This record gives sequence, C-alpha cells and structure tokens, in this order.
Amino acid sequence: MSFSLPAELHAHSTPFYFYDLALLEQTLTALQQAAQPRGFHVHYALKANVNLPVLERIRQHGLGADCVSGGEVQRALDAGFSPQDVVFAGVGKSDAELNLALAADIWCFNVESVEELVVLNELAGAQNRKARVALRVNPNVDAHTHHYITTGLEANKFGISLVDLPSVVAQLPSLPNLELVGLHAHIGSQITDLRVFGELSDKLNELQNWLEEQGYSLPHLNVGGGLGIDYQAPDQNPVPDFDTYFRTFEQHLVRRPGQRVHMELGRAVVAQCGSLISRVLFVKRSQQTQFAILDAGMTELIRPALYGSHHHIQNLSSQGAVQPYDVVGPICESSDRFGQEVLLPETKRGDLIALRSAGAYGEVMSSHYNLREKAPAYYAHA
Ligand SMILES: Cc1ncc(COP(=O)(O)O)c(C=O)c1O
Ligand SMILES: N[C@@H](CCCC[NH3+])C(=O)O
Repeated sequence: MSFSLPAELHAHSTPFYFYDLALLEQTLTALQQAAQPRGFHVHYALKANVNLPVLERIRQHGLGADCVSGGEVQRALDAGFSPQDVVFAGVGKSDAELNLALAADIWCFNVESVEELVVLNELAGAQNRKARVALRVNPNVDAHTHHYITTGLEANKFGISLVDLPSVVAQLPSLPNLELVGLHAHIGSQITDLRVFGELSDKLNELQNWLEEQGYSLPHLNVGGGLGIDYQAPDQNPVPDFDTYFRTFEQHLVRRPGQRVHMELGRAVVAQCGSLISRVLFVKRSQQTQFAILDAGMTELIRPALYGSHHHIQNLSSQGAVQPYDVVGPICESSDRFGQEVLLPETKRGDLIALRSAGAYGEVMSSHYNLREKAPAYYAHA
C-alpha cells in the first residue's frame, strides 16, 4: 500500500491534517477480529485523537472510551459513546471534572491515590451516588520505551505503588460511596517488545490473587494501552500486529469467569491513518546543509521536538534525484526539526510534504505558539 493524497486536496492551503478513514476502518476491523473472539474489550484512549469523524468510526466498531479529562469525558458523550462504556483515568482530576463524570454516571473511575479516593467518595456522596472505581496500580514493569512515555515504574507519578496498595485497600471500607470493581495498570506507550505485556499480566495475576484474599473479587480488569506502531515503514505496516498483542494477554492473564478485561489503546488505533500535510516554503543552502523549510512546525506536530521521534517524511510532488535535507519548521526553536539528512527527491519551494503516522498525538498536541493558527483537518471517507 502506498500513500496518496486525494487530488482535490493538493490545491488546499497548508498545513493541514489528513485522515484516511478507510485505513481507520481496516484497522478497527483487524482490531476487533483479534480482540472479540478472545473476549477482550477495547476502550479507545481519546487522548490520541478527539476528532468527531474519527470517534464516530471507533464507536461504530463497538469500542468504549478511555478519557483523561472532563473535556474528554464530555467529548466521548458528545460523540455518542454510552456512559456505560466510558472510563475516566488521570493522576490529577479536578472536582469539577469528577462531578461531571459522576453526574453522567460513567462506568468507572481509574483512581491513582488514596487522596483521590477520599475526594471522590465525598463528591459521590454529595450527588447521592456510588462511584465504581478501579485502582490504578504502578506495577513496576519496565515497558522498554522512551523514558518520557514510560509510566509503570516506581519513579513515575502514575498509579498506586505496590508498597502502598495494602494501606489503600484497607481504607476502602471507610469509603461507603465507592465500589471497587477493578484493577488498572498502564505501563507506557509505543511499546514494541510485546513480552512486557506478559510481565504485566503476571503482576496483575498476583495482585488479583492478593485482592481476593482480602475479600475483593474483581468484575473488571484494565490492562491499559501502549501497543506501538511502525513509524519507520507506515506503508508496509499500516495495521499493527493486534493478533500477537491480544494473544500475549490471552496466554498470560488468569481471567475469572464473567470478568471483563479491557485494553485502552490509542496510538495503535489512529496513528497510521493520519498525516500532516505541509508545503516547502524555502530550500535554504548553507555550507554544510540544505534545509527544507516547511510551513508546518512543532506547533502542528511536536513529537520530534519533544521525544526525538521519527516520522516518515515524503515529498508528494517530486520524482527528482534523491538528496539529503534537514527538514525543519518555521518556529523560533532549534528543536523545530522533523528530520536530519532526510533523503528526499530533489525538493523545491511549493512541494507538498507528508509527515506520516501523525494520527495519534499529532493534532491533539498542537499549540498556538508564535500565534500560529490551528491546522484544519480533512478526511478521505471510507
Ligand atoms: C492511562 C493511559 N491509558 C491509555 C493510554 C493510551 O496509550 P497508547 O496510545 O500508547 O495506546 C495512555 C497513554 O499512554 C495512558 O496514559
Ligand atoms: N504523547 C505521547 C505519548 C504519551 C501518551 C499518553 N500517556 C506520544 O506522542 O508518543
């Protein structure tokens, strides 16, 4: 499969995001074919992309919604997700956000500290409700990914540490407006060594046994998200290896009869269907380097500047001889660079450039820095 931009978009002003909804459909079909026969349920992590046409497709394929802010809870509801399919996670939820989710009667709150349990108990009581909670534990499993996006190690701010878990569980009987329904863990993002999910499952099995000894049976287990995608070769691997991912959990997790197991995938669902489309403003040559200066920058796609991430870069306008370019944006930061010595066909002012695999954590992380306007989004419909 090779990338092409619909002809009518070639004349549009740039930069813009382009989403291939046919690829999104293909991805969702593959995901459900791997998850459903194994009895797994996927909640899509809205943090990766919150555009309504994207959410609509995801909902139509039967996924639930994993939200990390009041704004995302509201967006999921606006996009038609049933409150029963909405989970609210996050290490710092404000009272207003908790109240919004309580009033909507969402399925479950993933709670990350005893302090949060106490506040949620109070707020639920004030609304005359009982809140369903899953305890997010920090399982101390190394996801072997970029250190900025590792979340399951002791040093990370996320989750309840295993050392503190007994004291947190001991407080549950004094919190009458909460009902413990599950355990939650999320160890990181862009995970490509899938064996770590086996390690995570082993830890969750132990914790589940321990909780049962304390008298808690769990109708719900949430193993988080994190499945990585192929940023190097999006055309060769447009759909992630969902089969291996779900098989790993199938082989390792000891599930209880009737228990619902959730995964909360973001990147793997939406990354490959989105591209940032930009135009070359100038090709500037210095003694050592030639710079292709784009009209998109870190304000539209911050991942390379923030994590040193690789996004495949394609010149959609040229067939010329290949040369190395430093591909940079117009922003007043040296980190505003999409790639160094990128081999592109001879590139000139006006050429259209695609930055691939930008559907996840692209548009949602854009900013107005330098008073830039938000790039619009266009869709090719399935
Ligand atoms: C708690 C939680 N769940 C789910 C996700 C989604 O992760 P990913 O996009 O890697 O699947 C994240 C982001 O890393 C997260 O922090
Ligand atoms: N935003 C990150 C991942 C963090 C995911 C949220 N916990 C990325 O672009 O890769």
